[in-house]
Amino acid sequence: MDIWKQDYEQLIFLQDRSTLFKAVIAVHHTKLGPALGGCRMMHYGSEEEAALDALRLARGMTYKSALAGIPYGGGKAVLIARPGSSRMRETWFRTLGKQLQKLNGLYITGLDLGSTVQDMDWVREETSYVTDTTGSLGATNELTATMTAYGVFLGIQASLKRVYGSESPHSRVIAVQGLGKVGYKLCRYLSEAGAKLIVADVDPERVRLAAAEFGAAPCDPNAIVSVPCDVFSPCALGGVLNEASIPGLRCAAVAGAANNQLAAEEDGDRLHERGILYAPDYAVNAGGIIVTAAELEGADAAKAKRDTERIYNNLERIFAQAAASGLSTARAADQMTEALLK
Ligand SMILES: NC(=O)c1ccc[n+]([C@@H]2O[C@H](COP(=O)([O-])OP(=O)(O)OC[C@H]3O[C@@H](n4cnc5c(N)ncnc54)[C@H](O)[C@@H]3O)[C@@H](O)[C@H]2O)c1
Repeated sequence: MDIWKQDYEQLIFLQDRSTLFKAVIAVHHTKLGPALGGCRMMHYGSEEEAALDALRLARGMTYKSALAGIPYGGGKAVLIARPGSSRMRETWFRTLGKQLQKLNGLYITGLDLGSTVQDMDWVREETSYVTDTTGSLGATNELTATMTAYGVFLGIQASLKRVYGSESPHSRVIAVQGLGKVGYKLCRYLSEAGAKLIVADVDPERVRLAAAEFGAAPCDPNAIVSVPCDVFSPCALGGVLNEASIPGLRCAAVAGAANNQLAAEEDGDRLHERGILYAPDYAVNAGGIIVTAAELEGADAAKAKRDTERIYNNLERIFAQAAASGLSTARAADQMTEALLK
C-alpha cells in the first residue's frame, strides 16, 4: 500500500513500546466537524493492514455523517491486538485516551468491533473526546443497535416504495443475513409490519429464536444471498455484494446494515445493470452514528429517532438522482455526499 496515495487528512501512528501498545488513528475529513468514529480492536497481519483498515473505515464515517446531516467528519482508530492483549486492555485504552487528549478534539472515539463500554470508560478517565461510556445514550438500552435497525427498516420501506410503488412490507419476503444486535431487531420491526422473513446466521441458536419469535423461515448461511425474495438485507459482513455473488441474487432490492457491502466500486454498477435497486449502506445504516451525535449534543433518544427518520428521505433523493442521471444508486449517493463535503 502506498500511504500517500490514500485519501485522508491525517494518519497517526501511536506506540508505547514498554506496554506493546500499537494503534493507528485515521482522520479522513474534518471540514464539517471533528472526526467521529469508533475504535476497533483486532488482530492484523501487519501494521500496514491496520492502517489501511483505519483509512477505509474513516472514509466511510465521513460519508455516513455527511449524508446523515450531522456536524461531524470521519475518523477511526484501530488498536492492534496480539495474543494476551486482554491483560493490557486498561493500560492500552488509557494510553489511547491520553493521546486523544493531546489531539484536542480533532478525533472523537467510541465503540466498534472488539471494544467495550468498559474500554470507553477507561478512555473517559483520560479525555472527554469519547462516547459510549457507561450511562451515555449510545451505551444505554442498546439504543445504537435499535436506531440502526430502525434506519434499515426505513431503508427497506423506501426501497419497496421505489420498486413496487408501496412502502408496506406486509406480505413482502425479506431475507435477513445475520441476526446479531441489528439484524434481530430489524426482524422485529419487519415482523410487526407483516413481512415474511427468511433468516440466516452462522449461530443456529439465533436462527431458532427468530423462527420461534417471528415465524421466520431458516435458511442455510451459504444460500441466503441467492434466496428468492423481495429485499435482501445484509446485516452480517462486508463485501457480500461482489462479482461472484451478484449474478446469483434473486431479489428486487438490497437494503441492510452491514458496512462496506460492495466488495468493489464496480459492484454498484453490476447491481444497477441487473436491475436490482441497491440502497447504499452508509445511507441506510446511519442510525448508530446519529445516536452518537445526539449523545455529543446532549440530546435524547427521541431526537435521535427523529433524525434517523431522515434516512427514508435521503434514500428517496438518492434513488431519484440515480434515475435522473442513469448512474447506479451507489455512484449517485457518492456524488450527493461529495457535494456536501466541498
Ligand atoms: N451495531 C450497529 O449499530 C451498527 C451500525 C452500523 C453498521 N453496523 C454493521 O451492521 C452489521 C451487523 O452489526 P451488529 O451490531 O448486528 O453485529 P453483531 O456482531 O451483533 O451481529 C452479526 C451477526 O452476523 C452473524 N454472522 C456472521 N457471519 C455470518 C454469515 N456468514 N452468515 C450469516 N450470519 C453471519 C453473527 O453470528 C452475528 O449474529 C455489521 O456489519 C456492522 O458493522 C452495525
